[in-house]
Amino acid sequence: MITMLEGFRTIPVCTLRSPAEARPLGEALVAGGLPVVEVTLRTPDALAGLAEMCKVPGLTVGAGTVRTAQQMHEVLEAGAAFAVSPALTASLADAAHALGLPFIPGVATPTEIQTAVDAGFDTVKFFPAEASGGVRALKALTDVFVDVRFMPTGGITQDSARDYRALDQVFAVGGSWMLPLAAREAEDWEAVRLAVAACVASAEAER
Ligand SMILES: O=C(O)C(=O)C[C@H](O)[C@H](O)COP(=O)(O)O
Repeated sequence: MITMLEGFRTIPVCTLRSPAEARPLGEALVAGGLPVVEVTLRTPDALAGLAEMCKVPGLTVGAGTVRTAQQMHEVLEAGAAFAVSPALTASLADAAHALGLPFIPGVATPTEIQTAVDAGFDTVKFFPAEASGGVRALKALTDVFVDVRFMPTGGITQDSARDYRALDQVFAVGGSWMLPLAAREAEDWEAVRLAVAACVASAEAER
């Protein structure tokens, strides 16, 4: 398990609109009570945005959508504390081990989970969670892979997050629902903070 993520029940996944958005968005996450984020490498200036996010005091910043060994190096250089991928390849596994960067590989099938375990990873991202069968599929997988911890991501909402987290082996769910785009476009950081706080309150209510 990736110790720095212990205790987080939700991992916000963020595709930054621009590097300028990173600081206020990161501050809204901290102020809302969820000081962790996975910044996706889906935009041309994502690395610059990731580096900006890393400047936010108290925020644990990881990189998402890491698809190559080169990117694994780049995100570490930019300051990422962990990396997440949509898929697992031998070169990603080797790079993560060589760099000592905590890494959560993406999986969707039994073979992919076993491959991740064989490669030395006990924590995986079930992706794309909803499209891959949702809670029902993940329950069947956790029944078999009893020693694996899961972070389902992809299409999850505040409501469905509860059902995923009810599975013992789900340590956190990933998603973007607590970072509403309309508020971000309006640069209404207080609205973002409130959405983050609502997400935290919803997870707390499950305990
Ligand atoms: O880019 C990646 O590596 C991802 O992790 C894709 C994620 O599924 C979304 O970024 C978050 O999912 P939504 O909550 O459906 O928006």
